[in-house]
Amino acid sequence: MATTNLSDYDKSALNNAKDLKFGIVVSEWNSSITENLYKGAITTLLDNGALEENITRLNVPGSYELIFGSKYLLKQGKFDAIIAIGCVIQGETKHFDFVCEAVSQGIKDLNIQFDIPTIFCVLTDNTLQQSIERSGGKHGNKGVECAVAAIKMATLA
Ligand SMILES: Nc1c(NC[C@H](O)[C@H](O)[C@H](O)CO)[nH]c(=O)[nH]c1=O
Ligand SMILES: CC(=O)[C@@H](O)COP(=O)(O)O
Repeated sequence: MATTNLSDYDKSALNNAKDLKFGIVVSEWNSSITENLYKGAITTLLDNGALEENITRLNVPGSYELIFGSKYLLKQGKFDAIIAIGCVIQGETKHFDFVCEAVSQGIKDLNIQFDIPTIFCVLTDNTLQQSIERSGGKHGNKGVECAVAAIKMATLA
């Protein structure tokens, strides 16, 4: 079943994020999409009590570099959750498959290697239109979904 609405969540079920620190790694590839994902994420974090001074942004060239960028922040040991934001869109070749596989496996590995959660906020779409629809369009904003996941994972106990 296709994505319904990525922006829907129950705010009453979330802990307040006022004491939490977040790192957000943002890919510069498809920046028109990743900037909208970032806006969705930071708006949701702030709406749930996070303080602007407790949110650190790090830009990386592409989604493949989200792994290294997330590890760079994780090793600082000062964040409660990391959100890795990217948008990979199918081109003419198999490169899409390799980038998507590498990023999903790499971020999975970070969640094993570190005790701080890294949230997979990466669109892996067939077309730009699909990405538009999932970054503030008819299917909502994956950045919202992932900010909610970050708050939940940062307050698991
Ligand atoms: N085609 C897309 C890329 N490709 C670039 C890679 O992510 C990487 O930066 C490069 O291979 C150098 O290591 N990245 C995206 O985020 N989205 C794409 O659609
Ligand atoms: C995901 C990619 O790397 C892809 O967009 C690059 O396009 P192409 O496969 O046409 O080289």
